[in-house]
Amino acid sequence: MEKQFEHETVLKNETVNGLNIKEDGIYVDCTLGGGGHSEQILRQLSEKGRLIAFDQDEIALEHAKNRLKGFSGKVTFVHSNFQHLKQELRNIGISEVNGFVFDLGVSSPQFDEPERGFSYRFDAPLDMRMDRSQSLTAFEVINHWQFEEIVKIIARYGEERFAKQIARKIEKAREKKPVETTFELVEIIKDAIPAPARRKGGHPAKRTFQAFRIAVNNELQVFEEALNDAIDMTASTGRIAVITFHSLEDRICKQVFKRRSTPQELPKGLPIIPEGFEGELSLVNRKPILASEEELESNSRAQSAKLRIAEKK
Ligand SMILES: C[S@@+](CC[C@H](N)C(=O)[O-])C[C@H]1O[C@@H](n2cnc3c(N)ncnc32)[C@H](O)[C@@H]1O
Repeated sequence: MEKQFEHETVLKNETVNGLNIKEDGIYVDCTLGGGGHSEQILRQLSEKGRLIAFDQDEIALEHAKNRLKGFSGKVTFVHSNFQHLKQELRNIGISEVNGFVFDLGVSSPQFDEPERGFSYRFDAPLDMRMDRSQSLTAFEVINHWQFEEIVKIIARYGEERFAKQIARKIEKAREKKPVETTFELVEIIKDAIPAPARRKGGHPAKRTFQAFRIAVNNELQVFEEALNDAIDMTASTGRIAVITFHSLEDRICKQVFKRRSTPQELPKGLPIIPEGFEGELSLVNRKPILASEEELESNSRAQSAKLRIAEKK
C-alpha cells in the first residue's frame, strides 16, 4: 500500500488571509510541501489567477501535484530550490508577483520517513538532504569536515552549549570508523553531554540534528537570499508571508524585513524624501503571529511556528 503523505498545515488561515489575495493575482508558494497553503490560495484565485509552487523535494511535489490536480489550469509546479526563485520565475515569464509564502523547514512526512535520516527517533543512514539529487549528505559533513567547522555548526545552528564536547566525541569516534547512522550519532551526543544537562530541555540530540540539517541544506543563507529576491519581485501592495520554526530563521526574517522597511540615511538638507530612500516595505504585524490554542491542541509542530508578514509599498 502506498504510504500516506500527510502534513498538517501550520497557521493556514492566518497566512493566506494575511496575503490579502487578489483573485487574478500571481502568487508563489516557495515551500509547497503537502500543498496545504497552496490549496487555500488556489481556492481564492479566479481563472485568471496563477500560483507557482516550488519544492526541492521531488516526492513532496509528486504528492502535492496529485492533491491539487483539480486546479491544474492555475498552478505551475517547479522542482527547484527556492534559491533559484528569480531565475525560475523569469524562465516562465514572471517578473512581478502579488504574494509569496515561505513555510520553512522539513515537512512531517520528510521527518517521519526513517531512511531520510532527519530524525533521531529512527535508525537510518546519515543523509538529511531535502533534495536527494544533491551530493552533500550529513555523512560527509560529520565524517569529513574539520573539527573546528563541526564545532561552529553545532554551536551556531544548534545553539548547543556542549558543541565542543560533541565535536570532540565525533572526532574520536570517526578516528576508529566512520559514523554511519543516526543512532550512532545519538549515542555520541548523549555521551558528550553531562548527565544533569541531558535530562533537561527535550531530547539531547535535537539541537545537534537541527544543526547538521541546516548545514547540509545550507538553509539559512539560502533563505536570506531568497527572501531578499522575493521582496525585489513583489509588486506594489503585494505581500510576503514567512513562517519560521526556530530563532535563527526568525531572526533572519525579522532583520531582513526591518532593513528593507527602514528609510535609508538621507543626504542632509533635502526638503522632501526622494524615491529610493524610503523603506520599500511596511510591516503588517510588528510582533509575530503565533498559533491559536486550538491549533496547538491538534498540532504540536505549531508550537514553535512564528508568522511575519510584510507589504511592499
Ligand atoms: C514545512 S513544509 C511546507 C508545508 C506546506 N506549507 C503545507 O502546507 O503542506 C516545507 C517544504 O519546503 C521544502 N523546502 C524547504 N527548503 C526549501 C528550499 N530551499 N527550496 C525549495 N523547497 C524547500 C521542503 O522540502 C518541504 O517540503
